[in-house]
Amino acid sequence: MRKVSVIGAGNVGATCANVVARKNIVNNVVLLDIKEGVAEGKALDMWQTSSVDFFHTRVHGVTNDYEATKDSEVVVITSGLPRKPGMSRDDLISTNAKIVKEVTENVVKYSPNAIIIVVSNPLDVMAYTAFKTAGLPKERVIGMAGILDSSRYKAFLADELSISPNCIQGLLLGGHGDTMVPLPRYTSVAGIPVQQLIDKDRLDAIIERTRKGGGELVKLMGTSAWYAPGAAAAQMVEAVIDDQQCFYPVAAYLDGEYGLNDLYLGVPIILGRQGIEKIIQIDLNKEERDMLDKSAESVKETLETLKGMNILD
Ligand SMILES: NC(=O)C1=CN([C@@H]2O[C@H](COP(=O)(O)OP(=O)(O)OC[C@H]3O[C@@H](n4cnc5c(N)ncnc54)[C@H](O)[C@@H]3O)[C@@H](O)[C@H]2O)C=CC1
Ligand SMILES: O=C([O-])CC(=O)C(=O)O
Repeated sequence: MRKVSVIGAGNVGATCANVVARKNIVNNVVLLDIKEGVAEGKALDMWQTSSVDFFHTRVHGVTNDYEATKDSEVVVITSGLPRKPGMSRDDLISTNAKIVKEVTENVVKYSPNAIIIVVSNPLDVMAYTAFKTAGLPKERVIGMAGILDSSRYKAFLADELSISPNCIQGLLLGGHGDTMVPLPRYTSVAGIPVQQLIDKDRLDAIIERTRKGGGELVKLMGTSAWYAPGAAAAQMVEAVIDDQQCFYPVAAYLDGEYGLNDLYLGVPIILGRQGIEKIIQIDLNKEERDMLDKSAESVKETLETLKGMNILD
């Protein structure tokens, strides 16, 4: 019986569970939350769409019962506060670090062989929190951000060119924050470099909008996004369950790659059954390298805040 669990049955967690169930790739999806009844209710509601949407993955909801998550192949952690207008992702650190630590301890207790996908913010530092807490190999604790950020990038490029986002290949590096590094040199439409199709000024504006893409939605909705984040996390689940061996941008623990150590940062990787099968190191010019270093500095600052909280052993 193949099982995926999603911890946190809020906007992102419920969306992720729903998308995973509809992909029909596992027997069971378990949705867990601390709020009594919420996960049970959402899971039941989802299961009641199975005959409409033609899937058979059984969706179960539980309140804080980690036994139900036992032997999950993949666990997605979405528990924690989302930001409100006026807040940065980093403002969530003190509340979410404690939640992610406690949740990770419970997850590994029941699913010591799982691949863990972290979604909670501030993403790069919450992935680090889960990694240090879980005690699993670095390949098995992965942060979700790059797929979401590049899907926003592609959506904006698609609007600019009046084409489908599906014709676009685009890559981003760096932390999941306003210093993220979209890479026009590694962006193309059916193989045509994007710089041949969009003027520099327009491309710069799209890159800036991508960097602030999460904040744009927080301003509109009063809380953060969930459809694209939930779908992006579900895509990572599918890549692991199906052993896809495909390229994705994710937040990975860096141990010398890109000349950086002991932090999570967005890089391209090959994703498969073992989690991160390989980190891909691409060539960067000076401007791109400077932007990556600036982004790494920003993540390191937040990491220092985390370390100062003394919640990691
Ligand atoms: N990495 C990314 O790209 C993205 C990250 N996020 C982050 O994901 C997180 C969740 O966002 P939303 O789903 O919108 O928030 P939400 O408030 O809708 O849901 C969070 C859920 O976590 C639950 N929770 C809190 N503590 C828990 C615990 N100890 N155990 C189990 N469940 C617990 C809450 O009861 C709530 O149902 C936030 O930190 C948000 O910033 C959101 C979008 C994108
Ligand atoms: O903006 C937020 O707080 C949530 C998030 O990470 C995103 O949507 O990119």
